[in-house]
Amino acid sequence: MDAKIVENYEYAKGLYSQHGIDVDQVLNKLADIKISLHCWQGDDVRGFLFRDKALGGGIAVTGSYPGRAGTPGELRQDLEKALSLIPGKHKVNLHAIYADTEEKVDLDQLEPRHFQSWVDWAREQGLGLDFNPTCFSHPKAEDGFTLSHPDRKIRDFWIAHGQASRRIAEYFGKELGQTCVTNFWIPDGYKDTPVDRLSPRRRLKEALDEIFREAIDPRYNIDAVESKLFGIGSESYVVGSHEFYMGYAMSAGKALCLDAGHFHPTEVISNKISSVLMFVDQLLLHVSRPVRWDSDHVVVMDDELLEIARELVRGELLSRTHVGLDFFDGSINHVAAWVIGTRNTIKALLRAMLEPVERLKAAELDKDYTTRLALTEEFKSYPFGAVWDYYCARSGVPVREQWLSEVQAYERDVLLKR
Ligand SMILES: C[C@H](O)[C@H](O)[C@@H](O)C(=O)CO
Ligand SMILES: [Mn+2]
Repeated sequence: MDAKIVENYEYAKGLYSQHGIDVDQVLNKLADIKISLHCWQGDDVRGFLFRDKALGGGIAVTGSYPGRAGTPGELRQDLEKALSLIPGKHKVNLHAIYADTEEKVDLDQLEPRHFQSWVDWAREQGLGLDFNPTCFSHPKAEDGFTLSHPDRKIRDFWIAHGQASRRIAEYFGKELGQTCVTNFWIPDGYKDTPVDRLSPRRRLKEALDEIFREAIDPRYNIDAVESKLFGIGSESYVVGSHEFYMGYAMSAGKALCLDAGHFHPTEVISNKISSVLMFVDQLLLHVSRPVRWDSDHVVVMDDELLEIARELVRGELLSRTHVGLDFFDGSINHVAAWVIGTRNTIKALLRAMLEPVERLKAAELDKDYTTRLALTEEFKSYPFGAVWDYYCARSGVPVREQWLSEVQAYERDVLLKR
């Protein structure tokens, strides 16, 4: 390792240790945290099952940066590249439309074998897999309703898809020896103010109950439910609102998914984590970045990211929280987007772990808000960057922006030749 990196690390370690922070221990803890990288950043949420179908569900990708993955093999190659530039061992999050099969199979007929290549690859790479049923970009979702659809036949199709998804997830968990988190995001909603808000919610609850009827060992799969305030075309009403899923997760024993972009513009998920985890056992985060709306920009080191990380660290809530990413930016290199967003998320956790939490809590309890503010502010310029550089070097991944030239070479040699 570069001597300067070690020297800087030792200097930083000395400063942190004056506040009782054991930096070596922090890095060991950090190495245990798995981030779930969402496969859909790699191809602008297109998937492989219905390639001619436009992106639906009220979400949108803008930008036409060249080189996006067009086959499962390309997507895996790109993920490998990204993962080689990110410290730690992580998970990959698949949507059902990313099945790797030559068969013409619809969503309600999907089986674990349609994902065998993903499982083999994940095992080879030492990765875990997470999963999502895909309730959008499909002819049976075109009128904006799936699991809450008034037509029983359409509902049954989506229920069968949900059930199939859980069996696939169970297979992932069994085969890979890591629990799969299956996240249910249902885009159903109305563009304009509905007359009847209640009936779709009743139908959605009943449909979810049917999907979850089959008991699955939580060692293999746990289910999460994700709310949303609005989408494109569902501006006035989303069936699966925050209150709906908070209630559902609590009463049905499911994990709750908080997506950073799914609330009012001034509402932040960092302030929800401690409340939610009082009443649900497990949390799934979709770390994202809303810019004026649920725009799914690449995660940057902003105040909210840091505050999310602090909540998890200060409350010792990481063991009950699954950290997933959810952004899709088609205007920049797709591999770079993963690298930037994931490195930032890990770096934010590191920064949060390098704070004198006990001292700050004690100051707060003593009503010594001056010390609380002074220390919080001073720690913003403590040399966490030196610790991060050392962690990257020790993990065998590029230090600082050195990863960028690797992505640029990959773009030239691989992505632009597609
Ligand atoms: C593709 C994902 O399932 C999707 O982004 C969902 O999680 C969401 O956040 C929709 O806005
Ligand atoms: Mn999400």
